[in-house]
Amino acid sequence: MEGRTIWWEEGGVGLIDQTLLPGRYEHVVCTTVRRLVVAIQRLEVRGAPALGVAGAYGIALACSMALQESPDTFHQSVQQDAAALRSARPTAVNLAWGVDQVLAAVMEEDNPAAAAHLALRLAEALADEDEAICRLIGSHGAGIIPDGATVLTHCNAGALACSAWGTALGVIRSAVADGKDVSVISCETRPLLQGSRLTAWELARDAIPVTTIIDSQAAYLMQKGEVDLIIVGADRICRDGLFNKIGTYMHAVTARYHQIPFYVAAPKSTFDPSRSVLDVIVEERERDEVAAFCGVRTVPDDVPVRNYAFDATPFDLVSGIITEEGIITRPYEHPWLVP
Ligand SMILES: CSC[C@@H](O)[C@@H](O)C(=O)COP(=O)(O)O
Repeated sequence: MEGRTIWWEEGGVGLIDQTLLPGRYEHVVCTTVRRLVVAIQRLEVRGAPALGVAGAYGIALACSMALQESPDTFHQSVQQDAAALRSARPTAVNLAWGVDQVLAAVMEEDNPAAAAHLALRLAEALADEDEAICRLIGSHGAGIIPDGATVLTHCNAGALACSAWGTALGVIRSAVADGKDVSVISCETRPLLQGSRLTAWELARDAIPVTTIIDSQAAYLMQKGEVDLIIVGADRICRDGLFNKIGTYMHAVTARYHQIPFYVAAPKSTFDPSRSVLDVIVEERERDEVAAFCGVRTVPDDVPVRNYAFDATPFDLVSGIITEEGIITRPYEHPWLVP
């Protein structure tokens, strides 16, 4: 996929509106922090590393807005915006990480104009670094994919979930760039369909063979021997397991039963060893994402709905975590996993 998922442009933070894909490819420019928070909550921009970049650019935007106000309230105003950005989505740790990377430097610079300049420079560097990290993840992971393999993935851990290239899809892209023949099964990823709308769109644009299935078909394809390997991304890697899009745990359990390798691809910024999976706030989203389909009611009004956006997979089910520094494997005692 050409270009970046999220960028800075005169007047605000530019992004591809991912809610419109694959039907429409449109850019949005968020000129206020409030609008950027809405974009994050609506999943116009989404995916853990892209949220990290959004958090960083969000602080640059907060600084540029605060500069128009009084210099006396600059730092206070940026801190308030930082709190709003940080809490826009609670589970992907990269969002708060991206905010904090830039905020810390802004708070140490007394001069508002210099702080705003610094914030933008740091956010741009973080976006560049994210792409470089994804390419490293890709080159470390490409070796695990055998030539001719069929790889199953869930949700979208591609270029659209990062600055560019992707984590799980970055590994697949790197294997293809190495000359391997790889085909992908993209689980549709109910209820917001990141797999069928985004992963399939990205891979088709790159001419990487991709087939979409409903999530509940994955186990049957594994039973039939049609899946060689699973690679997914992550939203937060705790000291005892990891969060990724709801449905990931189901694939990991099924993969273990069928003895299929199950890998996770993620950068260091997704690691949060300070927490156990039990301590993480798991985002619960609106009822209507599940209870309506294309405007048609699919659940009786008096029946409650649970709509967790993520689930936790214990390390016991994970064959390895592919990072920018190599692949972490059992017994998962790597320094990045120690509190
Ligand atoms: C490289 S992105 C990894 C994860 O962020 C991805 O798999 C995922 O779960 C995204 O969820 P989303 O709700 O679309 O932000």
